Amino acid sequence: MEVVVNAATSVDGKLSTRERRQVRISGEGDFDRVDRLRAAADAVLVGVGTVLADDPHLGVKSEDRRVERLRNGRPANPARVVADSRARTPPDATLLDDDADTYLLVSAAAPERRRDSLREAGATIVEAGEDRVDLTAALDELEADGVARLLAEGGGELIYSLFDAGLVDELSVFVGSLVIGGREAPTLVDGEGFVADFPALDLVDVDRVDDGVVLHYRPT
Ligand SMILES: NC(=O)c1ccc[n+]([C@@H]2O[C@H](COP(=O)([O-])OP(=O)(O)OC[C@H]3O[C@@H](n4cnc5c(N)ncnc54)[C@H](OP(=O)(O)O)[C@@H]3O)[C@@H](O)[C@H]2O)c1
Ligand SMILES: Nc1nc(=O)c(N)c(NC[C@H](O)[C@H](O)[C@H](O)COP(=O)(O)O)[nH]1
Repeated sequence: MEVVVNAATSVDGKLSTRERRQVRISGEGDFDRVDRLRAAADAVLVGVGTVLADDPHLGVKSEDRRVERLRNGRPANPARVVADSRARTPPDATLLDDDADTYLLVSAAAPERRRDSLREAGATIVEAGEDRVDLTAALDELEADGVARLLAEGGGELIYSLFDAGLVDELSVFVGSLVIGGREAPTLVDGEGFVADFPALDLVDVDRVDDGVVLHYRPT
């Protein structure tokens, strides 16, 4: 499986505010680039923190791109995937609508009754890990289900775990020309953080988009 991570940060590396309120960092050009990434993916992954903060849809916005996917025998929209150890995703979350399949990656700690209500809401439950989702095992199950290209759109806790598990094949970051600040504000890579053996990246390309730049990396 090819795992592509994409996110947008402020100049100071923040994903959103200290209140975790969604900030529109990308402009039209960059959101269109993200839409292309979604259209090229079999599934789009976020952490439950992003679902609770943003209630995202994660579908392909461009009708032309959806038609193109259908013409190629693919579903109009990529599947949505949430890393959600305890099944905290609300059953009325937008990404549980009928526009695409939705997988919930849970751990053994996820209560049965929550799993049931999310299954009723249309989710496919994938269990991997005891207390927290084991991303390597969960992604293996998704791959067995036909997911060859996965786009991960954050947030910082999830992106840290993807790097920590050595699962990242590509990283693209839109850096917008604004400052968010705040020691509590989420950043591109949060989690425990690395104190040594820092994941090294090759800067393969830089593009000016909207009022910012897109940095394209591949792990060395
Ligand atoms: N600017 C952007 O591009 C962008 C993109 C995405 C999000 N955001 C912003 O970022 C914020 C959300 O980021 P976040 O870091 O708080 O949340 P997140 O990374 O979206 O979700 C983190 C949660 O995922 C669950 N999870 C399950 N398995 C995991 C694993 N193996 N590793 C890590 N997490 C796992 C954990 O909750 P459980 O243990 O309960 O499962 C964890 O608390 C929001 O403010 C959102 O607006 C911005
Ligand atoms: N590329 C990007 N630029 C931003 O300025 C921003 N705030 C996000 N945030 C990512 C987060 O995952 C959002 O929740 C989804 O971008 C919402 O996706 P929908 O439009 O609901 O499909 N992503």
